[in-house]
Amino acid sequence: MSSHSPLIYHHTNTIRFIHPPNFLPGKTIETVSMATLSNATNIFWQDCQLGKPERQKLLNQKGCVVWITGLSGSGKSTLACSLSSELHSRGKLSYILDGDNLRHGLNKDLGFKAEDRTENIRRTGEVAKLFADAGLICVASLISPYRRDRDTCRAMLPDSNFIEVYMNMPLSLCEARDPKGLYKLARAGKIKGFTGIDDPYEPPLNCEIEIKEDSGVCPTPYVMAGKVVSYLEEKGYLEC
Ligand SMILES: Nc1ncnc2c1ncn2[C@@H]1O[C@H](COP(=O)(O)OS(=O)(=O)O)[C@@H](OP(=O)(O)O)[C@H]1O
Ligand SMILES: Nc1ncnc2c1ncn2[C@@H]1O[C@H](COP(=O)(O)OP(=O)(O)O)[C@@H](O)[C@H]1O
Repeated sequence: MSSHSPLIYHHTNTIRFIHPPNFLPGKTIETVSMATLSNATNIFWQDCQLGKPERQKLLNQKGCVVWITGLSGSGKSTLACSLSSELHSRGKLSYILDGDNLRHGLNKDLGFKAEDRTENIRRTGEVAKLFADAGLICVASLISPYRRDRDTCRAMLPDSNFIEVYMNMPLSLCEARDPKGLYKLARAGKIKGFTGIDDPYEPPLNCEIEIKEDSGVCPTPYVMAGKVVSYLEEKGYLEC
């Protein structure tokens, strides 16, 4: 077997595999449940000489994923747009994966029950990983309520290229904003399983960035974006 072939074999209820692009000789990764197993056999990783380093050099930035999580109405999309604009003005290429928008296409077959949300996050994580591999700063903005699902996405990325941003806004603020009227419907029992009302949200335990109110005041979109940009700058993502 060549060093570029994925080595996949079953091991009780988990698989072990050696798989590019994080490939290191002898590196073995334990993965999660059977649900993540591929149904396809006889598949091989196809490599190309032109890789992420060359694309990053071209763009003078480092590909990564900025993953924004929080309740509906917490300001995820607002931050994503503001961040993307700020990066654009600095000549940095980003792309937003917004939960609401993805549910109009790629994830249109998914609802809001737990396994659908998990699949929604898994697919988005895979797409985000591709964008990061393309050299872009991928901004994913989804409620992503379950810690384990977010951690699974983090584990998909090499090094520490997953930057988790927690929109730590009180439910009362999100509910008062209610731009789509969904909290009102959820309180009236017209939407079942609404995050924060009758469906859980698990806050991150170790996120890279937390956005929260300061003395009861929410930072402006510009300030929120500035916090993320400063982080990216400090960690060297905005140069190559
Ligand atoms: N039951 C329920 N719970 C939460 N949210 C709901 C629900 N039904 C519809 N919506 C709308 O869907 C948007 C969230 O989609 P996501 O893909 O980000 O959700 S998740 O990550 O899979 O939990 C969310 O958008 P945001 O308000 O931007 O978060 C809502 O507009
Ligand atoms: N920093 C902020 N300051 C004031 N209003 C905000 C801020 N962030 C978001 N909003 C407002 O709150 C509402 C919800 O924001 P949105 O970005 O759509 O949240 P989410 O994507 O998490 O559902 C919108 O009406 C938006 O204009």
